[in-house]
Amino acid sequence: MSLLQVTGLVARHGLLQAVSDIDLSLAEGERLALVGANGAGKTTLLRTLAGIHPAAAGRIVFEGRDVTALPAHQRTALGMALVPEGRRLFKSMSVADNLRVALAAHRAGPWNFDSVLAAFPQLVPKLKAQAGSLSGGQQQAVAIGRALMTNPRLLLLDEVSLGLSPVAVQGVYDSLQSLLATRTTLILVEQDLQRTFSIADRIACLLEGRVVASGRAGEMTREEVMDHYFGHRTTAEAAR
Ligand SMILES: Nc1ncnc2c1ncn2[C@@H]1O[C@H](COP(=O)(O)OP(=O)(O)OP(=O)(O)O)[C@@H](O)[C@H]1O
Repeated sequence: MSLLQVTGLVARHGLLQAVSDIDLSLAEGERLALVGANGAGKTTLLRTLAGIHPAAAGRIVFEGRDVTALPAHQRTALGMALVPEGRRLFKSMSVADNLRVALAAHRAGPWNFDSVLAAFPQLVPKLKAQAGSLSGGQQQAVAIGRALMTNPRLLLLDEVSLGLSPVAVQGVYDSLQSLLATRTTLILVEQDLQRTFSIADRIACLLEGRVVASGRAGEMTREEVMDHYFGHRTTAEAAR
């Protein structure tokens, strides 16, 4: 059975259909990357999966249970966690309190305050600091740590490198290694294609809210993905 099964998912911003008729299936332990230009609908799709944005049509089934109508906090309690674009920390609260907030949705599993700090040791000397005073890379580590504290079975990572220096991005991905080693099921949005290919098992290319191509990472070339990224190939061409 798939861990996540998405059928005919539609999400709108007012009159704009940002996510159109998306079908996705994800097995336990798989890592899917969503690739597409700005505005392709990646963030809206992740937010809809997490229950932060409403689905206008379609179904989201997680571990065999239809979660389409469930609010975000109930999806988190079931094991779906989003690391949102822009991190969305409680900036005036301490780092420790930002992490502890996630305990409200805590599920049994390997991640707790100590194991998160072991994965992100750069946060240890910052535990009492206000989250807003941290560097971008450190804030990203808090955002990922907060999601891990819920012991997710499905982690949705939205552009964790956005706005960070190359050194900070490397730091975040170094810290993510312990997560990647656990084979946590992932849906990842990442602009850096090299990184995407090195992490993902499967890639889905989004264009104007639709999946226009998808395949195993080892069977798609960067050129193919770039063509879909810019809409140079149609789905019919890709199938030939
Ligand atoms: N809050 C909003 N209100 C109105 N339109 C929105 C809103 N958020 C996104 N959109 C529109 O929905 C479409 C999809 O945007 P979305 O942010 O999901 O794409 P994206 O692929 O994640 O892009 P980016 O890489 O820029 O984050 C775009 O046309 C965008 O302008």
